[in-house]
Amino acid sequence: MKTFDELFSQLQQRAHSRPEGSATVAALDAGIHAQGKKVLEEAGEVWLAAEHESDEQLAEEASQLLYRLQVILLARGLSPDDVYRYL
Ligand SMILES: N=c1c2ncn([C@@H]3O[C@H](COP(=O)(O)OP(=O)(O)OP(=O)(O)O)[C@@H](O)[C@H]3O)c2ncn1[C@@H]1O[C@H](COP(=O)(O)O)[C@@H](O)[C@H]1O
Repeated sequence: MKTFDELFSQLQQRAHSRPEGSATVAALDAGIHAQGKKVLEEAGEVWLAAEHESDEQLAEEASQLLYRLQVILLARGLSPDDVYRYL
């Protein structure tokens, strides 16, 4: 288990060291357009899970949306702190 900030630090390290097999490296290499589609896809899955699925499935879909949001922030050179100042 990890916090939002811990996950973001891990993704920054992946972007820096580019280990083979990293989902994050692949997602970053796919570009902003593909990353945006993933954000939308996962947001839709959160909606469907909230309306029709179990609490566990909703939590899992939410984790994937948070991951995809982190990837797109990282790709644009932003960090969670850039978001927190609006919360
Ligand atoms: N939390 C996640 C995470 N959530 C989702 N995903 C990716 O999203 C995929 C699931 O998304 P989809 O439902 O769209 O499935 P898919 O379309 O079959 O997958 P893709 O073809 O798009 O990869 C997973 O297979 C992962 O590739 C994640 N990939 C990585 N992380 C975490 O990110 C960190 C770094 O991971 P690596 O970059 O892989 O080392 C680790 O802590 C991981 O646990």
